[in-house]
Amino acid sequence: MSGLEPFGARLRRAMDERGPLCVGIDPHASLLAEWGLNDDVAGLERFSRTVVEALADRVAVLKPQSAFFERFGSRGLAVLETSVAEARAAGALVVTDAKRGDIGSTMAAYAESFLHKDAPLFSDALTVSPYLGYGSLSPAVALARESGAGLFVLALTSNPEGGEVQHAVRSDGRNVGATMLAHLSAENAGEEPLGSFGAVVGATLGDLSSYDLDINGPLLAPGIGAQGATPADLPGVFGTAVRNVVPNVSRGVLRHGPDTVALRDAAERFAEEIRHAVTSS
Ligand SMILES: O=C(O)c1cc(=O)[nH]c(=O)n1[C@@H]1O[C@H](COP(=O)(O)O)[C@@H](O)[C@H]1O
Repeated sequence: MSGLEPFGARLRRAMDERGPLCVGIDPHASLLAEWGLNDDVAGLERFSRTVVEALADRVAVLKPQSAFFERFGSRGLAVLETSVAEARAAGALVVTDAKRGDIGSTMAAYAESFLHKDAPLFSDALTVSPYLGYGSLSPAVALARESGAGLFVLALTSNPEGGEVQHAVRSDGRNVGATMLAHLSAENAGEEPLGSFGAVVGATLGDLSSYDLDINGPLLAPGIGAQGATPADLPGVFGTAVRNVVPNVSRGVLRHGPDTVALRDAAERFAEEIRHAVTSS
């Protein structure tokens, strides 16, 4: 299978050209209502299309959250499929946020669903959970390498409950989250300009200087906006690794819809604040 240029290289270029902001496509029922849309497939489709039309030609990354599409069954998945394809066609990289993770043989099927270049839901990258053991993700790593896609592996998540798993200390004295970062560092070794295997690290987590965030791969940082973190927090959380951070904002941008100009302005305000925070750090 001849693949695309590796995700890490494509992402680095997109971040350089467009800035690093990732906007989530999270069609919450409450947002559909705020936008004057029905909580049905037509509302979902209108919402998703509006975000793609407003932002896919200007932000580096769009991240549709699969749960909000799966909620509507097969017709919701069809909307996800169209949204992924249209966003990619308009120039955004698409990270499908499905947080998949299973035993290796089943993980191979999840990988086929999102990371095979001919799959209807092919995405530039996929969020995955390593909590069945990092090695269970091997089929996804292998297929991503083949097709030029990437992964974002949950390492230190933005939610307060994550610590009970991710901060647990192993027999070697290292905690679980740090272990995931070390696996990713090994995955990305020697890759230039950036590896394709990223970590999810919440922007809400405060000082992370006790972790080695220098994984030579992207750090997807959700938590800005609705969860309380701000762009100004990024340098304090990520230190020198801030140059590899892809900050995600979902509701913080989406609540400005359905007006296209208002959505663009909101994304631009976050992008500007991020630029300022990163360059002055
Ligand atoms: O993988 C993710 O994207 C993710 C990981 C994490 O630790 N925390 C987190 O909030 N997310 C996702 O990022 C988005 C955050 O949305 P807002 O809080 O509305 O900006 C949601 O789609 C979450 O599922």
